[in-house]
Parts: sequence; C-alpha cells; structure tokens
Amino acid sequence: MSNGDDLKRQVADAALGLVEPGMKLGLGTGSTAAAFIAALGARVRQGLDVECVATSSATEAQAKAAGIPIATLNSAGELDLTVDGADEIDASLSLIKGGGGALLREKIVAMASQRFVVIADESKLVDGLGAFPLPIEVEPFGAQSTLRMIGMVGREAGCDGEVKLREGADGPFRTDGGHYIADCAFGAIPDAALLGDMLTMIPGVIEHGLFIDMADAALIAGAEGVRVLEPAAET
Ligand SMILES: O=C(CO)[C@H](O)[C@H](O)COP(=O)(O)O
Repeated sequence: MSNGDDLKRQVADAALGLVEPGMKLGLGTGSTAAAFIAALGARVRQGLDVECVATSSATEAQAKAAGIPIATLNSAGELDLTVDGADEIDASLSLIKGGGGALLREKIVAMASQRFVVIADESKLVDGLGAFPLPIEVEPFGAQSTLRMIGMVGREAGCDGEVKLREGADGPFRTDGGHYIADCAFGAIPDAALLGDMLTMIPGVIEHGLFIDMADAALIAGAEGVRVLEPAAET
C-alpha cells in the first residue's frame, strides 16, 4: 500500500468515528471518499444500520457492491452527515472540488446535510485557492460561448488563465447529469466568494467547484496522524 493510500485509509477510519447507528449519510466521490465507503461497507456488513445517498454513479456502484443501502436524496430527505474529499482546502475551509466531475451532486448533497465533513491528506491544504484548475459544470448548449464568459468573469474577479473543456475518452467529458466540465487554470483566486457569485450569474454555468462556508470540519491525515480543522470563528 502506498503512503497516499495509507493516509486515505487513516482519514477514512477517523471519519467513520463520526458515524452513528441510524444516520442518513451523504457519500462523496473520489479516491479518498472511496476509502471511506470501503471502511463504512465493512461496518455495514457487521450490522451497522445507515441509509446513504451517493454523489455519483461511481460512488453508488461502489457502495452497493459493499452492501451499503442507497436511497435517493428525495426519499432520504435531510441528511445527518456527508463525508467527501476535496482538491484544495484553505485555512477557512473553503474548497475547490470537482476533480472527479461530480461537483454538482456533491454540492447538492452537502447542502442537504446537517454536517459536511471533508477528508483529505495534507497535500490538499493550501494558503490560497486556485493552483488546482477550478472545475465548473456547464450546459453543453453554447458551451464555447459560456467558456468565453467564464474567462471574462474570471478576469473581472482578478483571475486569468486558460478555460478549457475537460476531455473524456470519446469527446468532451460528461457528468452524471449529462453536462460538460470547464477546467479553469485561474491560478491564485483573490476573492473566491466574489468569483463564485459572478460565475453563478452566467446562464450556461450549472454550478462551480468553489465550496465556500460549507464545510463544518476537515479531517486531515499527515505524518503525525489525523488532525481536525474547523473554520475560524468570525471576529
Ligand atoms: O471533488 C471531487 C470529485 O468531484 C473529489 O472529492 C476530489 O476530486 C478529491 O478526489 P481525491 O480524493 O481522489 O483526491
């Protein structure tokens, strides 16, 4: 097992400590979330009773194969806890997500949860967001026009960099919802909240991968073990 895999397993086990019998859980997407799902599956097979909502078809398939009961978000209603990974995490627990192309469902599920906990290894911690290209889910109709608008809006918000469609095996990558993903190499994002608000106003933008003021805690695995980060209190 690589060191990275070991850190994912450690942080997944730590997140399992937050799960109580009878909970309704949101299950994230990506390799760190997959480690959590594997650990959760082992507990479910020992008799833990939970009901889960998946943020992607890949997560749903993994969870079902592990014996985890999967419900729709409509039938589950409000969730107790969502556990998900992230591509970048800053000190205020603002996130970039969407590296796996599941950001829309990840955001819907996180927003439907009383508690949203991010799990990652310490390589995901950053001083400022933006080194990881920001994923934005866009409507395929008129996508090139939407990409141009994203570039313009980015420059107005102090970000500049290439905006390009993510490629899949056979043409543009498609999300579970049938949309495209624009990856935006903005570099440093001076004001993530402003950029997020401006992106939301573009009609072809379905959702962006900035998760601001959403995470209640981050569990971070490193050489010293797993530590818990919480958003700094407002002063
Ligand atoms: O946002 C995501 C998927 O859309 C993932 O949580 C993010 O890409 C992190 O993935 P990994 O744990 O594999 O590094």
